[in-house]
Amino acid sequence: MKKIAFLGAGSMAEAMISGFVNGGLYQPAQIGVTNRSNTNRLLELSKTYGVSVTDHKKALLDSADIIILAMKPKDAQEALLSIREFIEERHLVISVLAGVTISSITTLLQKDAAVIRAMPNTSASVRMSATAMAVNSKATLHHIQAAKQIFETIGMVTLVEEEKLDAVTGLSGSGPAYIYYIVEAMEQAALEVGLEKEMARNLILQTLAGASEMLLQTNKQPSDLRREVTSPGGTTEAGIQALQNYQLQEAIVACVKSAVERSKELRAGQPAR
Ligand SMILES: NC(=O)C1=CN([C@@H]2O[C@H](COP(=O)(O)OP(=O)(O)OC[C@H]3O[C@@H](n4cnc5c(N)ncnc54)[C@H](O)[C@@H]3O)[C@@H](O)[C@H]2O)C=CC1
Ligand SMILES: O=C(O)[C@@H]1CCC=N1
Repeated sequence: MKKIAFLGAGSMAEAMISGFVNGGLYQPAQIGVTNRSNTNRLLELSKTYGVSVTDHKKALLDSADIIILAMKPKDAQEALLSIREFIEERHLVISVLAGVTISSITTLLQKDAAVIRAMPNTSASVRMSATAMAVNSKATLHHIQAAKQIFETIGMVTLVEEEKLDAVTGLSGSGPAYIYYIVEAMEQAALEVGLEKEMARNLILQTLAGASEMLLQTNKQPSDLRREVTSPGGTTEAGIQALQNYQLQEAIVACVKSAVERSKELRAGQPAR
């Protein structure tokens, strides 16, 4: 069984670790984690998931077959320079960094390494990530299958051309946050119309899960499903009208486009807007 080394121990690394360990395909002993300097965070991950943690990058990489880059894009340069002398022919490097291209990774590593650039999302934690990945010419069929297996453990995965990954990042990489934002708004609305918080939350979450299942199971278009809810002159029509007045669809298109642009900016190392 392959061993996986995480460089970076933040939200995305934890979501993947949680999905791997709880999915049962990887034993905690197969997973090693390091970060920049936060020892408490490493101990927390070790305690929660049983993974091995270290601040010794060479030892971590020596024992690993697959290296997952999971630091912020702005920290990629420092991180890659700190590991380049430990990268060997047998290593497969998987990056989940938004915006950072495969060629910039191999350039910084100064190695013709097998690199797979992936964009998962934090639903990896419950093994429901939507992941897209792109590969370089050094990645063999064996590497691609290994990466596919990794991401299938934590959800679904699709192979794309690398140039599509900024779009994927803006859509499904950041996507969970958009949905959470809508849930926050629905919770606020529930309070304002006099519903008790806990009960409202249960109603909202079941509504969300039910709508998602309807989309998956019926194969109908979202617009058709929406029409089925919308009785002429009824409550839904009144609600949707308010959303149209606030131009929600346009707002969501702008939201995704803005995230896609930011992904491109991250590549150029531009600071936060
Ligand atoms: N959070 C998300 O929903 C998603 C994040 N990503 C990508 O995952 C990456 C990590 O994001 P988060 O986990 O949210 O960030 P985070 O800020 O929670 O974690 C970053 C981690 O990288 C570590 N780090 C920094 N410099 C390092 C170095 N030189 N060597 C080793 N570790 C180092 C930090 O100590 C920290 O543990 C980003 O590149 C992001 O674009 C991708 C998909 C979704
Ligand atoms: O916000 C970000 O930059 C990362 C990439 C996709 C989701 N979170």
